[in-house]
Amino acid sequence: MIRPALPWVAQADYSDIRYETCDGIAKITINRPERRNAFRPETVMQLIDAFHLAHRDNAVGAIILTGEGPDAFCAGGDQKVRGDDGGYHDESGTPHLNVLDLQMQIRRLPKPVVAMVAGYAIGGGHVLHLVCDLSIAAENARFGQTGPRVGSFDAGLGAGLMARTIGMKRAKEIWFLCRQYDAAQALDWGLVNTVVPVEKLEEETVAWCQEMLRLSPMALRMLKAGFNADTDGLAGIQELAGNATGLFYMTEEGREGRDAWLERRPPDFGKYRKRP
Ligand SMILES: CC(C)(COP(=O)(O)OP(=O)(O)OC[C@H]1O[C@@H](n2cnc3c(N)ncnc32)[C@H](O)[C@@H]1OP(=O)(O)O)[C@@H](O)C(=O)NCCC(=O)NCCSC(=O)CCC(=O)c1ccccc1C(=O)O
Repeated sequence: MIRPALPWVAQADYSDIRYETCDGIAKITINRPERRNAFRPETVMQLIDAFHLAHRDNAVGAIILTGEGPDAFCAGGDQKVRGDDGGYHDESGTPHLNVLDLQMQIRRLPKPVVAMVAGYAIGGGHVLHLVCDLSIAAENARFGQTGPRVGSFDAGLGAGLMARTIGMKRAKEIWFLCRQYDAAQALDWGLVNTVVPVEKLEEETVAWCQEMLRLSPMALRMLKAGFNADTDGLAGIQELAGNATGLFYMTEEGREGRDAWLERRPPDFGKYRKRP
């Protein structure tokens, strides 16, 4: 049993997930335990919506992504709704491949996202924990990719970010052999940050979030953008640069340009130091 560590308050009504908050932390739970929390298109759409809520909520400083129950974090794309026409079918029959948008949303979100992993993190579910900033695993966690076995692959972040995280040889082993790895192995390889007994999983994850909540949100935001910038290319630099622009807007020098324009006078940037 995973013991709740906070009196979470539900903030929205979804069919496939739960979105709850408490004391500056948002918890997003994939709630399809009967399918080992595999995601269908509706699940991904709801996750994107909930992450958007957490992004916009000024009171939220850290986000937990998890799966319902002790058996699975997420078993990847729901193979029972995978069609023959290039995607996973939503209830109207439209095929989707939209977990990639969610992966990028988690990386661009300027707040730390922590994967809280009990049980299986497999396939696209394994990539989801990988794209989170930190991963806290229960002792029963099991990790792996199955793509080449089930006729799928994630050659984007699933391959490249994994190689950057644990090294090329290990990443290729995971993808080319489709084995499963236990929590101790994942910790040894640097796939997760720590491993705790399953009943302490939420307590430990919340403690890590609370520790981050005591730190400068701007510093964490800039660091996250910096960590992701090279992997995400120009889009990553855009995220980092956008944060720098936001900081510049907060300076007197930045405001001088705006004020001069509003006051219809030439800007006086001469009074600002040309710093070494
Ligand atoms: C996870 C298992 C190892 C768990 O095994 P076990 O504990 O023995 O439980 P089971 O009895 O197998 O499962 C219980 C129950 O859950 C159902 N279930 C489990 N996983 C799935 C799933 N992925 N889809 C649908 N249903 C699932 C299972 O059928 C059982 O229900 P029953 O009613 O009894 O049938 C094991 O379950 C397992 O190996 N699962 C499959 C893991 C897997 O292969 N996942 C898919 C990998 S491919 C992927 O994730 C695609 C990623 C992706 O989406 C993507 C990739 C690249 C580009 C774009 C995209 C995109 O946007 O979609």
